[in-house]
Amino acid sequence: EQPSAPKPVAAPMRPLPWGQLNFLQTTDTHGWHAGHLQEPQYSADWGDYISFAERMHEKADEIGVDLLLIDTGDRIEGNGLYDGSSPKGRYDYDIFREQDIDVICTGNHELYQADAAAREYTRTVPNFQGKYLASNLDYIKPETGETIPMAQRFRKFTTKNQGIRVLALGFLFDFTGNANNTVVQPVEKTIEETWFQDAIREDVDLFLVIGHVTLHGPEYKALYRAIRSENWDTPIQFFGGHSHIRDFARYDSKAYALQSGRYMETIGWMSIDGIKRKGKKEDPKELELRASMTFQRRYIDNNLFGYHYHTALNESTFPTEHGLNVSAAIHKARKALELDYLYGCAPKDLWMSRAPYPSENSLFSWLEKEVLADVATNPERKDNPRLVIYNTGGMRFDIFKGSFTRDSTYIVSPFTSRLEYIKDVPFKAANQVLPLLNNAGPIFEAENLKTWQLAPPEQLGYQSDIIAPQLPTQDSLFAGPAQAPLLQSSPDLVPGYTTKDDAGDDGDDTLHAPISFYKIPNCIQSTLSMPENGDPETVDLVFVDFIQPWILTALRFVGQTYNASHVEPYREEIFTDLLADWIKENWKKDCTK
Ligand SMILES: O=c1ccn([C@@H]2O[C@H](COP(=O)(O)O)[C@@H](O)[C@H]2O)c(=O)[nH]1
Repeated sequence: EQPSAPKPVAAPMRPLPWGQLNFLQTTDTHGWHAGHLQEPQYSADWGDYISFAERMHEKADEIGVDLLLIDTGDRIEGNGLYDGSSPKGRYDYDIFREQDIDVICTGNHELYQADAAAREYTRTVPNFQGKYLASNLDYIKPETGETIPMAQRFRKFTTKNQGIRVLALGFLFDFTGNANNTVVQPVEKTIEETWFQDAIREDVDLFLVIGHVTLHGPEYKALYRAIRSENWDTPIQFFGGHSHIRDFARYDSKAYALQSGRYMETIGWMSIDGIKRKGKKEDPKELELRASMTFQRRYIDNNLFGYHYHTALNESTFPTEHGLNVSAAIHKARKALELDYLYGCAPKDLWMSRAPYPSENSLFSWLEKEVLADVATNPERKDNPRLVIYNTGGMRFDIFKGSFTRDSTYIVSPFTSRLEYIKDVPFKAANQVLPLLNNAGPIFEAENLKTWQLAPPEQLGYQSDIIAPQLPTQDSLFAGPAQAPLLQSSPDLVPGYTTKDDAGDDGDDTLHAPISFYKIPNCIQSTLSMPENGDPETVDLVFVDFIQPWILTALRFVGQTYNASHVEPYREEIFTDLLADWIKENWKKDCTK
């Protein structure tokens, strides 16, 4: 772990079930390869994860089973280790490549910006040569304009210890926001291609589908159907990502899917037993033992307490030299990038979804009332009434009371977005835009725009608010059956994930006290420089550039025929820099003293 990382807190644990074939999965790490430096339960870094994987490989070899490592994309954007350098990822790509990943694919974040997509092609694909799969993704070579597969479409291999024959595929969901040097083919179209149809007819013991794809979305449904239609009995293991949640799905008794959260908080564990090795002469005793198939999952909290527990090692026996070297490289990179440089001191916790919006502890209330109200001002038009709209997905993480560093800035706001505007929009029309963005999904569908894409991805995983029960008081512990649910949350448990999935509620490796999750709107709005009495005739409609397509569609719906040519820059600086300047100015206190 990093020298400044807080020590993990001991907690009740569930062990990892082992099978013939086992997996460790990362997804949506978004550059958090230094681990969480303000949260003890997620404080292990990429070097620790390397030690963990190496120790688990030793154990797998010892007991004669297999372990494969998976990463399902969105490795970049969201942390100073990637975003804080120029060019971005100057250190992060070299750190990431140190993990020995067996099957890896692309996320949407690798493709938003043309330079990031180019780095994916020139750095990550060669770093994981033969393991990087791009079943529905092409790259357009800048030198020739030629469209070529980003990486190989599939991989067929046999596992080291068990001799299980695997056919692996690697997908990205039907993403449309990619830069113009890549082509994402809709999954349904890829399924029709000859290479795919041939691949799913290969004689293998298991299909492995990895993807930056949510487990319950249309893409995996289609892939499951396609593979199952040709292979009625072959096990299929899916790994997904994108929505930042812990999730496990059962498609049928031999087809399951795992998704391991976000931001290096969670390492996914999957174990499969009872795989029939069609190409191998089986020992009848072993066959009998493994008569029925089992698919078991765990969500591992990324910290050293858990890593020691799962490997039965300790502080001195756990780390490998390789892991320690990578942790040292991360520390060196963080120093070179001055990520601990203090910008200010956050006066309180500000939550994305742990506090309701609006409220005193809502990050979005703070953004709306304090930050936008200040930074969304163009000196030349400062007296013009204006509505300023920001999509909640543009903010990526909570702010904890205390030190706010250069790193925190990228953690909260990693994107290179700017504020832009349309001048003199009739107020009556402009005033309808926010409610449409928040409530009128179907009107955007015709333009192939999805309003849920405006909100943080975590929102996809929750249908309604989850309000965590108050920790029990001594009195309530003895209050009888009506209090039964409360009895489950002991005051000693650390707050954290309490996942419910298709297999029940015993997936988390660490027993946690639950955390509240409040739904938030897709967008928020600051209303600035309004006349004291009555409504203005017109306003400047200011918004963050990412949401321009949605804004233009909403305006068209209310009868205003604006197009991209009417949109002008409102502030020159990227929003992240405006935010950093606001913090330096308004949260000046040094709380390290
Ligand atoms: O420039 C951007 C890019 C993305 N967003 C928001 O992020 C999500 C996608 O997040 P994932 O990590 O890929 O799940 C997108 O839907 C937007 O809400 C943004 O605001 N600005």
